[in-house]
Formats: sequence, structure tokens, C-alpha cells
Amino acid sequence: GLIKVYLIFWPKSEQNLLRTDVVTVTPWLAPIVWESTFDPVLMDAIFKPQNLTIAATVFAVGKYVQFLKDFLKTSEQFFFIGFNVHIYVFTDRPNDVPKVQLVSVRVVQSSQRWQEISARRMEMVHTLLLELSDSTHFIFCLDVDSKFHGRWGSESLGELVAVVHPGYYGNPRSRFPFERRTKSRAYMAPSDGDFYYCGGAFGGSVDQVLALTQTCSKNYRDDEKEGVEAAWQEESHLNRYFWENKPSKVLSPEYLWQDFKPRNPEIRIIRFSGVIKNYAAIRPNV
Ligand SMILES: CC(=O)N[C@H]1[C@@H](OP(=O)(O)OP(=O)(O)OC[C@H]2O[C@@H](n3ccc(=O)[nH]c3=O)[C@H](O)[C@@H]2O)O[C@H](CO)[C@H](O)[C@@H]1O
Ligand SMILES: [Mn+2]
Repeated sequence: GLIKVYLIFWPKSEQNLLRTDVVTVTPWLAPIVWESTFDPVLMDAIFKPQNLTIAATVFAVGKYVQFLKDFLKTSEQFFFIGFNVHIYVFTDRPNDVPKVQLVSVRVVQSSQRWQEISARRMEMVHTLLLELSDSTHFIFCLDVDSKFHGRWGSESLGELVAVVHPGYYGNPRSRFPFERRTKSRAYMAPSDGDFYYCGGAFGGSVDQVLALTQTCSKNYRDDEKEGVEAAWQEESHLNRYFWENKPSKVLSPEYLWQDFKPRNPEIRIIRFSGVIKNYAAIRPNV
């Protein structure tokens, strides 16, 4: 009797599975994943027998192909080790894609504007997912200008998964860079919003990400027809989507840090991080 009650309150190692310095659950009871809130061995023991296939999409258009080598190399070290992983690389320079197993290359058009390259990812991911729905269980859509530095695994799986943007999580909600103009379909009122999520990493089940990419790409296109481009392109539409459709799991900024930022004390591990880059040298426009 007593010992079982004790175990319910203090599973396994009480020091390890407890974080009191950060918020670990949302007001709609979705977990927020931080180091030491989960047991990686236990998570893998639950998910590995399910024989899941995990897809990741990454766009490397124009000069961004230079980031592929490190992205792919580090994904082999840290991303869903021991799972069936398939990476889909979208590029206009297929000959520059490093030869790595389980990578598929899809040729896409470039654009004169980085904003369009970034924003059009949504509809291309949507098209891909229509083909993958039978063979793939979960998908993550990731920025290419980044490297893995630590485990990113089964603890991140969920129906609809958002990553808290590393740049704003200490700010009051009113300072989140949501789209504030009512003429955009990404509009968020001053009191709206839970977290500010990043466009550089999100995911979920194939069905959920199909719905997300359909809505976000349609809203981006419909805005475009009216001459409107949201403040942070698809990231703005993504944030509006997650406001209306709450993520079932939220990943902490451990899952997308930025190399130029000093590591805050609550960040005990950096799993994935954007590299420092010279925007003027690599983007088609500034
Ligand atoms: C940390 C984070 O969440 N970053 C977001 C932020 O970007 P960043 O400043 O990190 O944007 P970025 O330059 O990495 O562009 C986003 C992604 O688009 C692709 N790309 C872009 C330009 C190009 O010439 N070729 C190319 O392939 C590439 O996969 C890149 O990783 O703002 C962007 C604005 O829309 C996106 O929301 C990014 O996801
Ligand atoms: Mn990026």
C-alpha cells in the first residue's frame, strides 16, 4: 500500500525526473519537454518495438546547400538513433547533396527572395506528405542551417509538436513577434498566444502535419493574392495555427537553440542549434 503510493509520486529517480526551474506542462496539459523530465531509456523501450518510420524534411536552396553536410552528418549521430529515419532534402542543386544513405532528394525551384523560399516549404511538405501517408508515422520539418549536438529522439513524438522559439521565451507575450495586422490571416490580437513557436522546427503525425501544412500554405497564398506577407512568413502562420490547434507536445528551446546566443542556465543540453551565418553572403536578397 504505502510504497506504491510513494512510487506514484516519486517515479524512479526523484532528483532526475523533476524540474522546478521551468514550466513542464501547458495549461492544456501538454508536456513541455526539457532535459530531466523524461527517461530516454524508458521512452525508447516504449517506442522502439512499434517499428516506427520517422521522416524529416529539410530545404537547401541556393547557397544553403553548404549546410547539408553538417546537418546530415550530425543527424546520423543524434536524430532518432535506432529508428527508421528517412530524410527528404529539397534543393535546386541536387548534384551538391552529400551522398548519404536514406536520404531522398527532391528538386525544387529557387526564388529571388529568401522569404518565398522559406515560406513555400509548407506547400512542398504538404505534397510530399500526401505520398508518404501510408509508409511514415511521424515527421519533423527542420531548418538546414543547423546542427544536432545532443539526443533528439522518441521523447519528441506526438500528434502535433511545436518548438518554443529560443529568442522570445523570456519575453512577455505582448512582445512576441506575432503578425499584428488584421489584414493577414496570421493575425494575432495583443492578448492572444500561448508561446512564440519557431518556424525552424515543428512536426507530428503525418495526418496532423498534413492538416497544418494545408492550412498554413493556403493562408500564406491567400494573403499573397491580397499583397500581404506576414511578419515572419510561414512562422507567423504556424503560430496562428498553433494558437487555434494546440500542440499535443511542446519541445523546449533545447530543440532549437541558436549558436550566437549564450546558453541560459535552464538549458542543460542543446540538442539542435542554428549555426552563425552571414545572411548577406548566403541569401539571394537581404
Ligand atoms: C530559428 C527559426 O525558427 N528560424 C526561422 C527564422 O529563420 P532563419 O533566420 O534561421 O532563416 P533561414 O535563413 O534559416 O531560412 C529558413 C530556411 O529556409 C531555407 N532557405 C532559406 C533561404 C535560402 O536562400 N535557401 C534556403 O534553403 C533553409 O532550409 C533555411 O534553413 O525565420 C524564417 C523566416 O521565415 C523561418 O521562420 C525560420 O524557420
Ligand atoms: Mn534557420
